[in-house]
Amino acid sequence: MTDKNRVLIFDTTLRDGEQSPGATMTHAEKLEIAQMLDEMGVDIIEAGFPIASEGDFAAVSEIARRSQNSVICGLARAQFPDIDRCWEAVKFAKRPRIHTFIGTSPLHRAIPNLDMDQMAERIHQTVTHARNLCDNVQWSPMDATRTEHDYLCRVIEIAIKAGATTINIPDTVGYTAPRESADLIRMLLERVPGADEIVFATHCHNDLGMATANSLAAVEAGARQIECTINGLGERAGNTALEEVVMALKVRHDIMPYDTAIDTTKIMGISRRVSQVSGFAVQFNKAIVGKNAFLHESGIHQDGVLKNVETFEIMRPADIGLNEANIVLGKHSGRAALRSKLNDLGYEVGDNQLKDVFVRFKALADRKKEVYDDDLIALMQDSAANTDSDYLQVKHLRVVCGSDGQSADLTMIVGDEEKTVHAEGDGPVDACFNAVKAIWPHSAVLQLYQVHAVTEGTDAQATVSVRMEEDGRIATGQAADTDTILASVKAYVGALNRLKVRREMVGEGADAKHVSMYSH
Ligand SMILES: CC(=O)SCCNC(=O)CCNC(=O)[C@H](O)C(C)(C)COP(=O)(O)OP(=O)(O)OC[C@H]1O[C@@H](n2cnc3c(N)ncnc32)[C@H](O)[C@@H]1OP(=O)(O)O
Ligand SMILES: CC(C)C(=O)C(=O)O
Ligand SMILES: [Mg+2]
Repeated sequence: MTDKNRVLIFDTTLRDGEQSPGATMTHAEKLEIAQMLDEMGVDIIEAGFPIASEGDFAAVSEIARRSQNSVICGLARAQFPDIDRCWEAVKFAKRPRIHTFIGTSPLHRAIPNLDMDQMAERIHQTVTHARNLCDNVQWSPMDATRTEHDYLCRVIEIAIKAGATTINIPDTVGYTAPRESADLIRMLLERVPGADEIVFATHCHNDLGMATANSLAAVEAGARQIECTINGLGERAGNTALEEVVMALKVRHDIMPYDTAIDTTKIMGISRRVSQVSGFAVQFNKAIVGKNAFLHESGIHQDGVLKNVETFEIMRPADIGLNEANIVLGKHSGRAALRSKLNDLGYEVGDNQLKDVFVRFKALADRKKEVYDDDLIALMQDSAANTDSDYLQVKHLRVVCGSDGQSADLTMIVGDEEKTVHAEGDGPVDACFNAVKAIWPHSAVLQLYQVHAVTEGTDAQATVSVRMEEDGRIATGQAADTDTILASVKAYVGALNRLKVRREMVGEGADAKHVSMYSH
């Protein structure tokens, strides 16, 4: 490594990430993810644990064969058979690496029942063996952050002398804190002979939510390799998230002047793919890649962002390859955001119309969690179709339905008059239409009645279309509402309004043909 400020990104999504309970990926999925990692500029891909299973061996071998730029690494315990099997898999790579490890803390030394000297000897033998096979060897003292400093210095020196080219310092159980993480790397750089000739890596787990902070602190202290995973996948609470450390180094380059080779515009794509193949949904408020990470819902934020995006955004969505709108409309949105969104959808609204639409929009947003583009289009169509100046207007509707029968209590404005009726019917819609007939008797026949959901979810708006025929004249009506029955009545009444207008026009000598509520 020539540039002293260059930080290597070591991705272990396919090894530690796959250790997340339930995150197992298929062979084909692993190959696909490895290719994406290679293409986005990951320096080292830990592709698996070759001795763990035939499947892991096959995946690591195939990833090694297909690798283009990244170093391909496999994990091995401090045992010759593990190391041999690892080499058998990674040797196909243009740039192979063997990563061997053993737990060095008191708790972990007790597992294989080795005393300090026996373990030191095992480290010497296994790292030497690995180095005889491969000139790129990484060694990890597992649970380094809970290992006695003197012993840690001693075994790292042994590993370096045996040929390790990278020394990884795992915070295996996510126990360390940022200052401690930095102090540890500084201490090792000062005390271990030969430390300046190898790369120190940091491998943090997120048990206390400090993995990203710990990794960055280690880098500031001299570590030059960060081990991480896409979406922070990994054992228990996961590993350091690649997207977090990479974007932190990019956005705060002013205070952390370290560079990676990652093409950050590929972050969103790989995050989504890893989420799909692992079956691990990304939490909505996850830094960088969460669904809400770049969304603004409240009016004051939206107004600020529309005036100057930097008011509420420290990075651009495009920096991580996200090209979707950053404004989401909901109950906290204001007029500025609504107007901007309507403009995007092709609607030019004047101040008065905006006032009217805004009232309807807020009423809808109170009933729906999120107002999608299609909801707005339906709302605009509804506003165009059913206005306060219509002769017939639905004022109030109460429907009873269920196994004991269906009825509707409907109040409508008819001209200047308010009328209320109670009607029954064969189903709630029929009861409502009978109520309309009772208030506004007509001979028009319903020719078509169609309902469709505008967006997904049980709170979705329904758009209802009706077509009616009276004395050879045809009129259509359409309405949208989260209440399907109300939308049905409004569409029905809308068509009746059109027929009434049509009748009057014919009375004035106009030609009776097809009349629609909409010009389009
Ligand atoms: C912090 C980490 O992420 S470490 C990596 C963890 N990942 C995995 O374990 C996933 C893959 N693992 C596996 O598929 C299996 O555990 C295997 C194939 C590696 C081993 O399976 P088994 O032989 O049945 O052993 P088992 O899993 O029950 O126990 C682990 C053994 O490895 C030993 N061991 C654990 N780590 C090391 C090490 N770094 N070096 C040497 N031996 C080790 C343990 O002492 C234990 O040995 P024992 O069987 O003599 O008691
Ligand atoms: C194998 C090692 C590096 C590991 O994953 C850990 O200690 O967390
Ligand atoms: Mg780990």
